Amino acid sequence: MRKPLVMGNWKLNGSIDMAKNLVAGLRKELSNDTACNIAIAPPVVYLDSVKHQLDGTNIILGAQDVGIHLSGAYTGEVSVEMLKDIGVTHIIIGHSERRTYHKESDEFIAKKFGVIKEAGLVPVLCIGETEAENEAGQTQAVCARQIDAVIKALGVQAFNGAVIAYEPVWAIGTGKSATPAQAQAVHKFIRDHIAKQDAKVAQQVIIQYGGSVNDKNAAELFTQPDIDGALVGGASLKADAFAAIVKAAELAKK
Ligand SMILES: O=C(CO)COP(=O)(O)O
Repeated sequence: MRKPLVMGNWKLNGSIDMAKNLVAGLRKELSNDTACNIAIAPPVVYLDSVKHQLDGTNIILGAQDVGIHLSGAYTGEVSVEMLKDIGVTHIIIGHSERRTYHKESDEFIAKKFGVIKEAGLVPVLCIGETEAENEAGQTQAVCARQIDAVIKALGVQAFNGAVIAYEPVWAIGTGKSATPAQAQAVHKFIRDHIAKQDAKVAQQVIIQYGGSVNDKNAAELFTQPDIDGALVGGASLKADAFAAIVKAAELAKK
């Protein structure tokens, strides 16, 4: 049985006060004994203080991105060892916002995957097609290409203990979530694609859905057999909505 992971990606939102209030809200809403894994990924400058605010909870600390270098003359970069140093365990990479605005390639993202694995942490690899690719019937080809870049660089075993987040770009921040059936079909495709190389790796890999997940549509998404939780943007900024999504994941997977 895979334990679902519900992860909040705060993106470029927040302040010291907002982080304090949000974490306090989560502490109130969530028990410490949840049947699913819970993570939050605040902006990098707040990670250290949020880590302390999470003391005594089972909420995992995540980061939204990482550099590929470990140290040296790379102004502005943050290394995986630094994130590990302050208690981060899960790191989102390949988010469509980074692929688009920062022109990150599949190969570059595979390098990030490699440094995260090397450090013993958990990569959360975002994949997914744009609206135009979806309309052109390229969803499977795009997802396969984004996964194959990692397999080519690191081998399929790299997905042991890793997380994939299927986030169709057209569903991100649009309020237009994929339907449970649409998402399930792609999740199954992703799992089968990995299974072609290694069935065991495919069985254990966590595949989250992301894209306009909220407290209303989460429960139905989570009833799908290959949807192992969610990567949540907007709704992760409200403690009650995020907690409701966590509870939906627990109920669905019991
Ligand atoms: O990009 C996302 C999470 O990484 C999804 O964002 P929304 O939940 O705001 O659509």
